[in-house]
Amino acid sequence: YIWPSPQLDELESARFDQKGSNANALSGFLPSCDSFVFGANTGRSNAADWIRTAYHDMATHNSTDGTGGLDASIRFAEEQARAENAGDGFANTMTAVGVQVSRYISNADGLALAAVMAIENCGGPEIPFRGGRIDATEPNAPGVPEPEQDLDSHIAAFARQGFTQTEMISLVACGHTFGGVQHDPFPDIVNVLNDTTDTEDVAHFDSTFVTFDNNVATEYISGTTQNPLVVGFNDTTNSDKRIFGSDGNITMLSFSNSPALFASTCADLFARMIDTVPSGVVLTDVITPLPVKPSDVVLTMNGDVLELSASVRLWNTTDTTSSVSMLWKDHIGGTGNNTMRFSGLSSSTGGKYSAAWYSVFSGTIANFLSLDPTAGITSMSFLVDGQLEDQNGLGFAIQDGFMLSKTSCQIEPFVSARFDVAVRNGVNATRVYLEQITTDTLQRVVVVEIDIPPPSQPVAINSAYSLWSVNVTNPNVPYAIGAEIDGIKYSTTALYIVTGFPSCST
Ligand code: HEM
Repeated sequence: YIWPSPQLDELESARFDQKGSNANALSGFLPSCDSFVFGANTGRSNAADWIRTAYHDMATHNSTDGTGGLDASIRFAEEQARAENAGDGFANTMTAVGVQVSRYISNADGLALAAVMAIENCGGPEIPFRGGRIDATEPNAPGVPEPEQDLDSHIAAFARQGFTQTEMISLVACGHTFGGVQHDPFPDIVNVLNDTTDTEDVAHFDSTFVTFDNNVATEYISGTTQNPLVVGFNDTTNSDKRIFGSDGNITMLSFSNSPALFASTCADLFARMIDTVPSGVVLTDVITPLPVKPSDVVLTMNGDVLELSASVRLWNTTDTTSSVSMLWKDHIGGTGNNTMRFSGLSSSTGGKYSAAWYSVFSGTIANFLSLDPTAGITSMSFLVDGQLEDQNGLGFAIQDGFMLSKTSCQIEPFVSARFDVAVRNGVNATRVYLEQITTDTLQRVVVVEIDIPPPSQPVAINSAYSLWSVNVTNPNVPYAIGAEIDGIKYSTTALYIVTGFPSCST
């Protein structure tokens, strides 16, 4: 895709900046594969909860009528209260997912991403990830398979979800390479274990329960498995035993013989699982990393100076010594350049990919350049070790028609504030507005537009820009700035917290 594209830019970052510099918010919940929100030695892991939650959310899908699917309906208390969703793993997961949710990333995309991150970062294969899932507004019809149901009901449940019997065997094995069954929600399957390293009494599906591997199959085939849904004391709830054995063990044998086949099969089925969405939802293409990606591009008007901060991410390198320059074009035929400096490394997909970050510097001051407002800036490109990176000649477009002015201030600290927006003279800005980022009662991020009235008398901030101002009385939410220019809506990627503004009286 072509940068900038606010939704794709953000999905791409969330998906590919997983560790290190600019790591996505969700990664804070996955410092290691055995980490668990409620503490160590519980026998549980966030990674396992995330994968199970994604499956249970999807498992309501009805491929005949197109209802249900991965739409984060599992976040509703009514779904979590169902017997088919026993345990607190769903609530945990949706709390973690919440940190990644934004105007561009739904709860459902966040949940899909959580599952992808858990699998990829804990030994599993790379999963093609798409965005664009839409959050359900109400619980879906029940339909998650339960261990005490018979094989025919499981085959029927997976068929309703869109999976064949072989795919059912495979997907269950792919999921049950993580985690296990806890005593508390399933006392009829697992006894109290009295193990200080497993305080929530989890009987694990395989011996490597925080990592993806084919041990779930090798241990099953070799007869050494301790899987509580295969060799549990209660045969009625031995659903993995019935499912795995339902084709005479052909599928499980193939997985036991080939870790590679297991991984590639799981990559395919996990991708289908997270892409199973209610009909009418249109997912994006598979998100692929931009080779050169501007990041944190922020314009701010500071009196007579247009301040520009920017970073760039160079994909697939750990080179901290590249020669990187940012080049830019302005409105009056001029150009500029700045030598960027290395600012950090990141990685994703379990360390499979790395990226190096470089940022603009002004003298010794990191992170912003001082530009002439009259010249402004129209586009950037980058010179990386002598190679021009300009999106095949398009450049990386920058919208300098509007930006925050540093004259913005707090009228009454922590109560009210004034936003001053610098609008470029001569630009066809039919509307300028604030975008208040809030959360509705259904935990969806919504953007409330607050129009900024055009000034009755132009208020010049400098020779090229005028101020449009509006007061806000809700200081506890972030704001972006939006404008409609030549009929196209633009938003700042920067979010502003008014309690950080200086006082208007000083
Ligand atoms: C007939 C189908 C299935 C049944 C009856 C079933 C049953 C169960 C049960 C009873 C648990 C224990 C939950 C707990 O104690 O917290 C569990 C855990 C889990 N299931 Fe399944 N499952 C099925 C299919 C799947 C599928 C298709 C996936 C994913 C692709 C999956 C992923 C998981 C994971 C990751 C856990 C571990 C959760 C944790 O340790 O916190 N399951 N499953």
